[in-house]
Amino acid sequence: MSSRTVIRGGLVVTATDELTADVLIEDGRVVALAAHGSAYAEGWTADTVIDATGHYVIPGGVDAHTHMELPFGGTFASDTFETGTRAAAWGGTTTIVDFAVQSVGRSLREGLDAWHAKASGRCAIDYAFHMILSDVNESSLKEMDLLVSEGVTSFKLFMAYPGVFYSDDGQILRAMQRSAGNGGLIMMHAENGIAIDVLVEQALAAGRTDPRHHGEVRKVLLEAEATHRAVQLARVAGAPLYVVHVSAREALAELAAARDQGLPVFGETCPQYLFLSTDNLAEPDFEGAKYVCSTPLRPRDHQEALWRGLRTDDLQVVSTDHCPFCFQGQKELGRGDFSKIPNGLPGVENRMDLLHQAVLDGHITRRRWIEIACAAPARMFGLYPKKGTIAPGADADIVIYDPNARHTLSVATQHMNVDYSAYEGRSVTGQVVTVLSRGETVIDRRRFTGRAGHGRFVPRETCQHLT
Ligand SMILES: NC(=O)NCCC(=O)O
Ligand SMILES: [Zn+2]
Ligand SMILES: [Zn+2]
Repeated sequence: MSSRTVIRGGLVVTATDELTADVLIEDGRVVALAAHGSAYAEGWTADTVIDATGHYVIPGGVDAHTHMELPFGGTFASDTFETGTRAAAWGGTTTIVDFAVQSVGRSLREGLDAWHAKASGRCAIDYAFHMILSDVNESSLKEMDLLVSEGVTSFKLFMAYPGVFYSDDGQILRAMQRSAGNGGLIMMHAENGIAIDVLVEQALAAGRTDPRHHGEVRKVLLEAEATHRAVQLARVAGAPLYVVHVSAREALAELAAARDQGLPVFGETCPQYLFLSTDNLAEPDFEGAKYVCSTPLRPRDHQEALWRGLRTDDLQVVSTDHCPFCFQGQKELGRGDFSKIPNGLPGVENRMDLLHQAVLDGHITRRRWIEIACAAPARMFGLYPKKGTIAPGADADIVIYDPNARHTLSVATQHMNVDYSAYEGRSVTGQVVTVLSRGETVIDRRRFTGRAGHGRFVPRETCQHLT
């Protein structure tokens, strides 16, 4: 039996338009938009009518960088696909793209199957996968083609973490050459991990063991150098490049220079680099461990450059790199040795609100908010216009958002499975009220009504930013 829902009277905001409009949804898809009050919209009948008066009606967020249950530093990211996708829905995100991991000595197939098994039947919202390449060799290169044909169309490589995920320049070049041929997009963790490991060893030998030294050894210059190298390798391979979690002004300058030359080079930053800084890493009593992630938080004066990059389109996407570890028992693994603190921050629930606050603070426009959090990640990773916009034919992944609700981010009220908030006590204006995922209500006026297993795996096209 077909089901119809109408959302009436809200301000529909997409990356390109703002209009007080009604939205008609049938069987999980948007079928029409029409000016609110028009005879056409008034004529729509529906099983469910949602009154969005005074609220925004926006596309569900697309978070293109999450790590549910990631094995890292001898432990696992504390959100499962069930808890993490539920928290994402609470925060107005309706699609995540998580990272399946190839272990060293194993095939891509094995890694991807393991991630499918973790996620299948557990997600509250739709999900897709990138593939982390930890062992680039003849057989994993061939497997890349197969994955692209299965809708896993992007591959993360690491210039950091020697001995774990690291690839050398030769492996990177080979993977880029392969992606140039098969349409896959290489995502780069751009930090010079070999040089960083020397500085880590020297810091620890000198007794510099506190969390703040994590930021000091992972130098801006080593992010910029790796970014530059990644761009040059991509040029040699004739491949597009997407640099993840850009944190340093100097790394952004490398991307901007490449883009000025017309190269297909793209960049992502994350809320932690826009709202947090080395001041947090320096918090006393080991509290700084809560803010250990890589690339690391930077001095506050990098933030304005990142905001500018988001305005000028030198950065296209804001994702969370959601990779939570509890302070108790997980971050604590690195007491007395910052290099043993598991890397990563929680944030999948906070991204849409923090970026809306950035609209109010004048950093970005309302439509740019939707562009960087919904439309651009969907285009970049082959999900558009199914995801990332509100238009006829799109999945009805829709958020009713109250732009005036003021609330405080806190561990006491969040839904992520982690024992702290990176934004504890921060007041933001703007809050999710209701969330639809393919037309099904998963958050209903701030009550969770979704279910584990509603979320489906979404096979992706190749990058649409290039077409
Ligand atoms: N970013 C981070 O600190 N942890 C997750 C792994 C990665 O993205 O490098
Ligand atoms: Zn990374
Ligand atoms: Zn990550």
